[in-house]
Amino acid sequence: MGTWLWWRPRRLESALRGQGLPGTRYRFPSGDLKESTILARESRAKPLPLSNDIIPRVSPFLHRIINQCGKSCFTWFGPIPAVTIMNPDLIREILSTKFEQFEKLKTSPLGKFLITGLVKYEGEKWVRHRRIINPAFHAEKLKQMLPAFSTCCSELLGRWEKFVHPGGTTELDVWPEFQNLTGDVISRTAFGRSYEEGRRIFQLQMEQAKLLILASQNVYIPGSRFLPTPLNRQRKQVDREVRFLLRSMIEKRETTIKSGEKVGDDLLSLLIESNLKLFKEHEKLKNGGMTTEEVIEECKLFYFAGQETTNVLLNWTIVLLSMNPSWQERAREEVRQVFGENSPAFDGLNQLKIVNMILHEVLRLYPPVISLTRMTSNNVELGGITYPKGIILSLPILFVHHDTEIWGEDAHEFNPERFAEGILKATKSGQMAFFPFSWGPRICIGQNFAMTEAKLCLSMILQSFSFELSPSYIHAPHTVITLQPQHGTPIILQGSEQAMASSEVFEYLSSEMSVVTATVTTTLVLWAVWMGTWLWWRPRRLESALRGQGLPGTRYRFPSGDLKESTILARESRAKPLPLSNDIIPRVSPFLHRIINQCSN
Ligand code: HEM
Repeated sequence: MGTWLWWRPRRLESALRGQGLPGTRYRFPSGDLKESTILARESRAKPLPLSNDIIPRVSPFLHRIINQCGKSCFTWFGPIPAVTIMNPDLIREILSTKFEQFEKLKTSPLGKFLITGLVKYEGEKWVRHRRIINPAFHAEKLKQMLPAFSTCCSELLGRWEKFVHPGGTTELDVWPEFQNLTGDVISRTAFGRSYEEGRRIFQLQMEQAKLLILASQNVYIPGSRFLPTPLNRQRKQVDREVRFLLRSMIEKRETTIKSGEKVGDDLLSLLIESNLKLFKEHEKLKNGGMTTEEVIEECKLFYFAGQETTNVLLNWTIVLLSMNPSWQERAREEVRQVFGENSPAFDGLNQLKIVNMILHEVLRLYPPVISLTRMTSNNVELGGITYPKGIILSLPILFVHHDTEIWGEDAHEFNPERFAEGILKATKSGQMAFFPFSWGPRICIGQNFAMTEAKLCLSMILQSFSFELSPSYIHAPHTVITLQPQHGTPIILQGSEQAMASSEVFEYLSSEMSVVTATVTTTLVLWAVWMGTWLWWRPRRLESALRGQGLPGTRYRFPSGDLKESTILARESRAKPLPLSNDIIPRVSPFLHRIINQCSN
């Protein structure tokens, strides 16, 4: 322990400082953990203004250190130094050309309940698993999965339509909505006909994540996971049920495939087929394919890796399109041009240029995974510095994506136009610096899956609704593994009639008059529609929501509510002075005084 917590950190610190790398001083025994936890807690208590300059809130400690020490610096992850690498060329070296010289960080024993499989393996095992899983994510397989994506999105929109009265609006928190959608998508695409069991696994995995978050709020004591505490028992029970469900599905599927019967195009069947093929090719080799237990781990990983990340992408897309209504309109226009009112088809999704630019810009400003970490497995030379074995290299996607030297002074602005000529030309510096899905051989295997899902879902939403942020929305991005909205994402959803009104009115008018007149008239019509919603439907909806819960009050009077009556009463009471008494409320606030008297009787 003395070596691990005292001598080793000292030796590594002097090796780094000796090469001119600045950083925080090692504090025995937990490094920068205490300070970074305090800063994170403080920043979580304060929401942000509606701005994309989110780093000081999301990653306050690293933000402070980079400001003090510069972009190349080191901090302490417990007794291990973590060097921040912000140079995109060096990041590419780490993730691509020299990727074999780095290891993934070991997951804590508790984390293994959730994060296992491909994402954690190294060396030969990783190569074998990646080879088996890859075919399941090929473009033609994704095309076959599109109906499953569509079914899930249609169910979501069907539910939303029930909330919104025709031509009206409703307030809705899209965060849990997208959480269910992306869970459903994985359940359907991964397990096809066994979708219901898939759904159950999704629920259990969510429960497992909650239990792990609960456990992580206490200091982890090695071996404590074996103690028979209620939390440990619950965690093991959930894990047993997940494994049981997966094992029985896998065994049934293997039997069907071996008997030559046709199985669906879901991820599980594709994975088992690919696995059995490899087993046949390497019959004599012991480690030809994956064992049932390994297939179980990969299925669990699909939920973890594929659900929360895509949920986050959809969530911030809705936030940014609400903050930038002109881009929302441009995207809707494009979707209508490509698909009209029809259900989006796979080939059409590839024609969506504006939507693609928007999703890239969302992934740049709000990358679901904000940072990648690697560990040096030996001494490695990078950019003129030799990093000793056992150092963490932190590749902060969020910081690189917001770097003004790379993206220009408008780095924090939402400007999808920067991606108009592709990812390579998006930066001011001409450097390739966009890597929300990582780079190199270990790039996200589900990248196209996620982008297809996001494009399809966004297209279907735009076809049916328009949206804006609710007044109750609080801008508070924070990380719980992924970059999430701390207080959810309530939006005001407007039904399709109004969503379509703008473009239909514009189309009709521009055929009748000049574009300028059409634009002005469209704006006026839209303004009238908006005013109608704001002054008529919204007050009615809110009034019935309050009365429905037994709250008494005055009736809404169009358009100014109680303003007229309260002004008259105020004027009348001001005309009359009071006797020398402290009973001043009837004079100071005559309207509220009257209403409180009426409604409490
Ligand atoms: C917007 C959505 C997504 C984002 C931003 C994302 C991001 C990433 C990133 C950054 C990595 C690299 C992690 C590392 O090397 O430390 C990764 C790996 C991975 N992702 Fe995704 N991901 C997304 C969606 C998905 C989906 C939908 C799936 C599967 C259904 C998936 C499955 C995986 C797997 C299996 C790996 C490990 C690959 C390997 O190590 O070979 N991801 N993802």
